[in-house]
Amino acid sequence: MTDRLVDARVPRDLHAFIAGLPKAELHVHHVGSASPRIVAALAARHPDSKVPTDPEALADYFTFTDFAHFIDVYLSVVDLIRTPEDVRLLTFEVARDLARQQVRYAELTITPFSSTRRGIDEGAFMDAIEDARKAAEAEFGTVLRWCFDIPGEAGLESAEETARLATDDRVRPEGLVSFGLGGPEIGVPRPQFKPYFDRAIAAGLHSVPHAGETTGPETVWDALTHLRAERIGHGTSSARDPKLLAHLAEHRIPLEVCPTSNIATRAVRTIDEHPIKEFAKAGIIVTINSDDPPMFGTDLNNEYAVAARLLDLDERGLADLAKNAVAASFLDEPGKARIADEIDTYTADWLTP
Ligand SMILES: O=C(O)c1cccc(C(=O)CC[C@H]2O[C@@H](n3cnc4c(=O)[nH]cnc43)[C@H](O)[C@@H]2O)c1
Ligand SMILES: [Zn+2]
Repeated sequence: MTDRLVDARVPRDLHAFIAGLPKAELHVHHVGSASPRIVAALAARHPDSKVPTDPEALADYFTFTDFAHFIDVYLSVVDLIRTPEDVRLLTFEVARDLARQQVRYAELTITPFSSTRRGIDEGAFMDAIEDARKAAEAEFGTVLRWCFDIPGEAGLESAEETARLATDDRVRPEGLVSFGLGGPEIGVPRPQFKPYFDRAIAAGLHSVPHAGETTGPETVWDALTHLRAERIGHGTSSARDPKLLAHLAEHRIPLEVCPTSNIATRAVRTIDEHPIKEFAKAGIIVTINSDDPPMFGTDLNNEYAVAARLLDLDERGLADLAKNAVAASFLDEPGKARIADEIDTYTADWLTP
């Protein structure tokens, strides 16, 4: 935890508890996790890039006027990843940053279309992420799994390519567990992606589209109805529809809540206006996630601190949040039980005088 990320309104001992708490991260983007250290390493390989490497300048560069501006900046970082070695470096170093925060398990959202369309060979791309996944598990003990997402604004060509890469047994990577849909929502209706989600689901993948981040609750309904979503990425605008809140609670569809992201992209005006409390009150399974942490000046530990303040949680409440993420993950049952036990043991030890 860097001092920059210590919310002074959360007691120091709660920050310390969070820092050591074993956690699972269910909504974090591969390229969006490139820290200043990783950006600098990639920019050294590709000095023609327009992405600044100085941490101060990078913080300015990562200040967004709206969601569209965020996507423009995001794509400039995508342009830094040009070779399979870049992909491996990014993936392994992201795992290192997660492990430092005691993340035991992470589902990393990867957009293979953005890399293959920029000329990276698909087989070499899959080998790079898989090699990094195995090396990270061996070195840090952090288990990584992949969600391949369609960058919806790039059109149905990107959906076709993503579905092919996710379902063709000759290319799909062993660590792939889910299928998603990201990018802007405005002007990108969810129902058109149904055939691609049908194919991914038929191939055994879980459905985890973004929905209701920058558009209204009708997009969340569309994600549930047409894309058979098992979890919703963000789902922020669900708070505007009581029937939807009840549906999410009754059908135990978890929300992947990313509080700081919603402020950084200006989807929500201020952190105190974030609807996370309404989700919890409605009985929805809330999971806490970081989305694109360095781009939003946050990390997963800070997101737990934000949630502790907004939901008025103590150590046990935070441990329950961490266990929500483990239970909502696509890890196998023995793996889930192992991390849940670790959370319980850590919490009991912490609370023992
Ligand atoms: O790669 C391209 O060439 C390309 C062309 C047109 C459009 C796109 C995209 O829309 C890429 C969007 C990209 O953003 C990722 N992402 C990261 N954080 C978020 C988020 O909070 N909400 C939605 N999307 C997000 C997503 O994974 C896409 O890869 C690309
Ligand atoms: Zn996201």
